[in-house]
Amino acid sequence: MLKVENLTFEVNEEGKKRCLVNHISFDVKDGEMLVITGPNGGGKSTLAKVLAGIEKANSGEIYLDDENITEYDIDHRANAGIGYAFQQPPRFKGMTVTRMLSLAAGKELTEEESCKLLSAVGLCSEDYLNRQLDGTLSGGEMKRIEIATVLAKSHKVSIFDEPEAGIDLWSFSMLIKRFEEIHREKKECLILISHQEKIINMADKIMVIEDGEVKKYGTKEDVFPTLFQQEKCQKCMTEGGKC
Ligand SMILES: Nc1ncnc2c1ncn2[C@@H]1O[C@H](COP(=O)(O)OP(=O)(O)OP(=O)(O)O)[C@@H](O)[C@H]1O
Repeated sequence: MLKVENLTFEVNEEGKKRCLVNHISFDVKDGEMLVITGPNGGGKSTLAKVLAGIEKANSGEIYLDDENITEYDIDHRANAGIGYAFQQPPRFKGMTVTRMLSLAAGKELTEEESCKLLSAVGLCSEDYLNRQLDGTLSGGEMKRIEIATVLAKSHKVSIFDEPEAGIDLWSFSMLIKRFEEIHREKKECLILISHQEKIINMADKIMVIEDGEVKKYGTKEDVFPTLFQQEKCQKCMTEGGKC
């Protein structure tokens, strides 16, 4: 189980403090899927980076099972069981796809194992095994390889930042199937950051983040129906008009 208490992350903008993650608390129980959504620039990716150890929280605590991992760096958190797929995956010139998958898996993968991982994200493995993770790969290809690296190993918590971004419909449906399988197995916690209704609808719990704060957080049954309701303006509420 992942438990987050009062997590805060601030940046300094021209001498002024700006709180990108503002006292956020939540938990994800074993086998649960939490989907984080909300408007662009709300702080979702920043929260994910703080959870993965890429950014360091100013205050708050993060517990993985009973272990306090707040002070752990990115490697230590990965070893503790946190997997993270970037919204915009970094490129590594000179590193082949096969090598990266083996590094992510923490063991030398056979060709068959690598092929299986690439197929799960809709890539024809033969064409990709020896490709370099450089600028010759398209954004969608990079994104799917990045997702495959997180799927290469079982984690206590896997965080995927907008897994749908830039990938084609066919690959998207393969990916949804893989997330459904992981969710059904109930072995790991999944945190998906997404704007996609299909992904949001898979959640056990939904959290909406806006301006660095949690605006809504609860079960899918409670939160999902509220997501697509237009907020009424004050005049409509008091005078019964329509915007
Ligand atoms: N290191 C940083 N320094 C200053 N501002 C930052 C930094 N990282 C992110 N921001 C700003 O913080 C806000 C939140 O960014 P973030 O990427 O977390 O949003 P998001 O909710 O993931 O958005 P999107 O849905 O567009 O991916 C944005 O206004 C962004 O410009």
